[in-house]
This record gives sequence, C-alpha cells and structure tokens, in this order.
Amino acid sequence: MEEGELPWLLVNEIGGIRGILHSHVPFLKKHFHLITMKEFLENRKDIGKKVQAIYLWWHKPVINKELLQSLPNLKVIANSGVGMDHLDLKLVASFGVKMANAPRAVSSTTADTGMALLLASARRLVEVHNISVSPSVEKYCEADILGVKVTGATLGIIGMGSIGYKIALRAKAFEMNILYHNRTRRKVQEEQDVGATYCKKIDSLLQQADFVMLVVSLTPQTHKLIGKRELELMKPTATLINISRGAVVDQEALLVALQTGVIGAAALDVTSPEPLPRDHPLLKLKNVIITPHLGIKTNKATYMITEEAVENILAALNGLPLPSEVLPS
Ligand SMILES: O=CC(=O)O
Repeated sequence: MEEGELPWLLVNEIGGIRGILHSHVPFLKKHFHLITMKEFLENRKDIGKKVQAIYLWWHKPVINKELLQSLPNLKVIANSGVGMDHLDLKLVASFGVKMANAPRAVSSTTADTGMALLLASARRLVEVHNISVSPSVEKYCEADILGVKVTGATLGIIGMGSIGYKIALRAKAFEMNILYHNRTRRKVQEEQDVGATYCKKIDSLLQQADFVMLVVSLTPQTHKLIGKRELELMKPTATLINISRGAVVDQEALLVALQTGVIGAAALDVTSPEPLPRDHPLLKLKNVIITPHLGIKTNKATYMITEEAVENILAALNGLPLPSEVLPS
C-alpha cells in the first residue's frame, strides 16, 4: 500500500440484491478504497495484491480457496451479521486471515423480528390483513379470526445468547412464562431478571411451550435439531418460530406436521433454501407466515452493522484485538 493510500476493501457489489447499501458507501469510503468483485475479476492479478479486507454483505462474495489464494495480503473478513455458517472458518484461518461478526448491531433488531413473528402468527395478522383489504364486505364480517392469546402463554426459547436473551426481555413485558434451553445455563441473576426457567432437556421445553422460538446458530450439532420426533413432542396448538437458519429444522417434517395438525402454526424468517421455490407447499399453508430473512433489516441496524464491521477491520489492519473476532471452533 502506498503511503497515504486508504486500505483496499473488497465488497461483492454496491446496491443490487446482494450488494452493500448505497447509503453506507460514503462512510466506507472515508476509511477504505472500495473495490467490487466485478472490478477485482477484471484485473485479478493487480487488484488481488492490494486487497486487505473483505466486507461480506448477505454472505457475498462467496469465500473459497481460490478467492483466498488470489488475495495474498488479505488480513480480515468482516461479516454483516452474526451467523457465520456460510464461512469455512478453518479454511479462512489457515490463510492467516482474521474474521469478525456484528453481534452488537444485530441482537435487538433480530429479537424484534422474533417477537414480530410471534405476535403476527398468534393474531393471524397476514390472514386478517388479506381479509381486511378484500373487496368483499361479507368476507370481512364472516372472518373466523380467533387467534392465540400471548399474555400468559409459555414461550420456549432455544438458544439463549444475546438475541435469545433480548427476546426473553421482550416476552417478559408481554407477561409470558419463559422457558429456555442453552448449551450453558445463564447466571441465576440473569434468569431472574427476565423471569426465565432453564430446561436442561429440550424435550421438556417442547412439551410445555405454546410458542417455540429457535435462536441457535447453525452448526453440525444444531443441523435439523427440530425434526419429526421433536415436532411430535410439541403441543398440537403450538407455534414454531424460526429466526436462526432454515437448516435447523427438518423442513419436510415441519411441512407434514403443519399439514396434519401435529403443531398449530409456524412463522419462519429463514427457510432452506432461501427463497423457497415458488411452488413449495409451505408457501400455500394458511397456518404459516414466511418473511424473507428480515432479521436485522432496519435502516439503523444495517448502518450499525457497517460501523461494527469497519471497527473490526480497522482493528485488524492496525494489529489490535478485534472487538467481535470469531475463531474457528
Ligand atoms: O441472519 C442474520 C445474522 O446472521 O445476523
């Protein structure tokens, strides 16, 4: 890097479906010389040597061995979210490249998304919206729109990291009974603060909950964590809410459970794949709400994610500890 030159940051593209947001560009340009994948591919040899950092926006660009080999001076990859399941962490680390995610920016907004799905599903908001805007007044009046009462209902949170904990805080305000399962139990004081009861075994949480919220990271241990057996443990009136990753649920088993009344409803911010093929039977069920991986998508949270990414990248380039470093497990 020439003296006075800004470090080169590779991004997938600017704008478009998978590109960084136009509104973030002036901020990024204050710190970096921005380069897109298209520009890199046009002059791989010269540009490759200059790139020191990658900002992954919505899992793009895809990081593979070939890309890493063509970036000999890459120091850090910053991810625009908290889940790192799209990255081969060991591969990246083997190139001496550091990695960071953005937990600070993500947790509140993702917890909001979880609660929004819970409430929307319980009170059948999508169905009643469609009825309310229907041209037929009869349809408006005849609507059978009895939902599920949230106050006093039992919420089972699977995954009590920072997002899970913020969901518990919100659920407390809705006067819900809160159960949670996590690899490690939270401190007693933290449990008391949100009124949450620890379930060592997932099964007992599944049996008791009216709403089950999945907030775990996708790992080999959580892949298809919720399958036929687990769904059959749930109450026939229960709702499954997934804000983690589609692959945490056996989607075929979920489809059958929803079609046959094994569980009552599902609200899914994530599916496998995303988006689902347009003729997928899950899209046709009345008792399912699907949102397009809405997770963190607010103006403020996305901007905070970019700020957190910049903070991590600058730390790595200056040889300082990364505030949100992710290590291969
Ligand atoms: O999906 C969103 C995230 O990983 O933060």
